[in-house]
Amino acid sequence: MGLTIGVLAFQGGVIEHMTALKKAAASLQKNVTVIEVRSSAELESCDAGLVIPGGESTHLSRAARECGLLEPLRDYVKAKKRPVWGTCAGLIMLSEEASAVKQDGQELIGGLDVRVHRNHFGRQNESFMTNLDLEFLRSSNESSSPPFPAMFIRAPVVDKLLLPTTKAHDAEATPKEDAAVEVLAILPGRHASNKAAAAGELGSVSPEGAGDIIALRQGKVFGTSFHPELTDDIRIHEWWLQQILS
Ligand SMILES: NC(=O)CC[C@H](N)C(=O)O
Repeated sequence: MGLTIGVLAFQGGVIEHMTALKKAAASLQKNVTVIEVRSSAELESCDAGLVIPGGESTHLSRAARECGLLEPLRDYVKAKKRPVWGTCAGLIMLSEEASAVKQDGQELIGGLDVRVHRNHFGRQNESFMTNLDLEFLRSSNESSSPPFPAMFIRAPVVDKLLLPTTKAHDAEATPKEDAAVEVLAILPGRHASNKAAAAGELGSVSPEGAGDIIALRQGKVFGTSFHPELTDDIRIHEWWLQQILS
């Protein structure tokens, strides 16, 4: 019997994530079934992991609440500690705190001990694509990896860590248990609205000029600010499958 991976299917890049996951599984010769998740029974069947796509986090939150899925999602991430990957709005949902939220606030799933800043780069028409050299995609003998085309659409960044951090690939700092946040990628040179850092707030990690955190992991919870499912490059999907299936 193969394993099952779900994609939360209220809105956003659901089909795109499912297609990329299937391609990645085929290229790794892994036997996985990829399903859409809209109910707690479907969520329960996802023994290997769940993807929460981008879209609009306020809508995702409301839809999850209305379908009675918010508590099961929290249980899946925090109590059962199953692997989860959130992209963009999905990253917002997986954060413990969010800033620049709507007046009435929004309910989050949590799991990542960070605060995200919503719509960090501005509006839809300020969306952009940039090439990233993602260290976590490199194999041990590579000093750089082929550029990854990263699409940022009303994207959030992590502007505050609520717990101490470790640096990815730093053996000394590798967390002994699932508690530490690992920063996996920083977008260089964009820092203007990082008020937490400018104010020298405890736990903030992007001092002026150091860039913004756009990919991170804490235990089995992985988040990216950008949208790997919207490009043809499936390396991050492959990497995630390798993490969760090994
Ligand atoms: N592309 C996206 O997922 C955008 C996220 C959106 N800014 C939100 O708050 O949910």
